[in-house]
Amino acid sequence: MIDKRVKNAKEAIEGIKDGMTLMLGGFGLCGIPENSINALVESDVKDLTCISNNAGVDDFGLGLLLHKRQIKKMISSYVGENAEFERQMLSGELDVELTPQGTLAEKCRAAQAGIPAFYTPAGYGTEVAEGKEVKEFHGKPHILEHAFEADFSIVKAWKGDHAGNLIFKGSARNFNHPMAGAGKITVAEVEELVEPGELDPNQIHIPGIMIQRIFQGEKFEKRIEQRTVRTKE
Ligand SMILES: CC(=O)CC(=O)O
Repeated sequence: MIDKRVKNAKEAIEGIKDGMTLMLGGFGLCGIPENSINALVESDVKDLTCISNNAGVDDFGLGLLLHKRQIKKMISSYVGENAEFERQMLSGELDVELTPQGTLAEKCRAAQAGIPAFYTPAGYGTEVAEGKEVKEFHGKPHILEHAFEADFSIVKAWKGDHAGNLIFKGSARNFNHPMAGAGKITVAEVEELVEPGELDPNQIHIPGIMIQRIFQGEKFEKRIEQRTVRTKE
């Protein structure tokens, strides 16, 4: 049996270098690979392009990498709960590619499935469509979107085994599912790492073949999203 275990988050992110493109699972703060993100913060790697539904909040998740200016570009569908993100974007320090949420998910899933591109009506007639090929299907214009190309995918699961088989829990399945296997190397951080054979095969969401490295996270914070409600003064 192949053993994909690595000791910890530091070992799991080995090989991530300046300028690389990373996919990071999670939806808002739900199911983010927080131990791996903390290891990236400690590694000082910089000029990253991060593909993630969200950009964390100021003191948690990708917000920590933004704070240390380690991210050059964010490709996301949901941002705006992070004051430092807003500041960097408005000052031009951070490049941001806002992507419709379904398109973001499908660009991950296409990469996972080895599909190079697909057509979608989402974004037609907006700046999302600028420079993209348009084709009509059933009388409706669609734009051509390309699968993501990422160096690493980093996902978080509830349980995993030494072979990399994963089970997600509840809504923490979110973007973690389509990102698993979508990057050249996929790292899985899990809440509980078990022996092969312990997981019920009928419950496995991602087969081990999609995963190259797996480890049990040391600490998972229970957080409720910190929404910033802005009022006009
Ligand atoms: C985290 C999110 O992405 C939330 C939303 O889409 O409303």
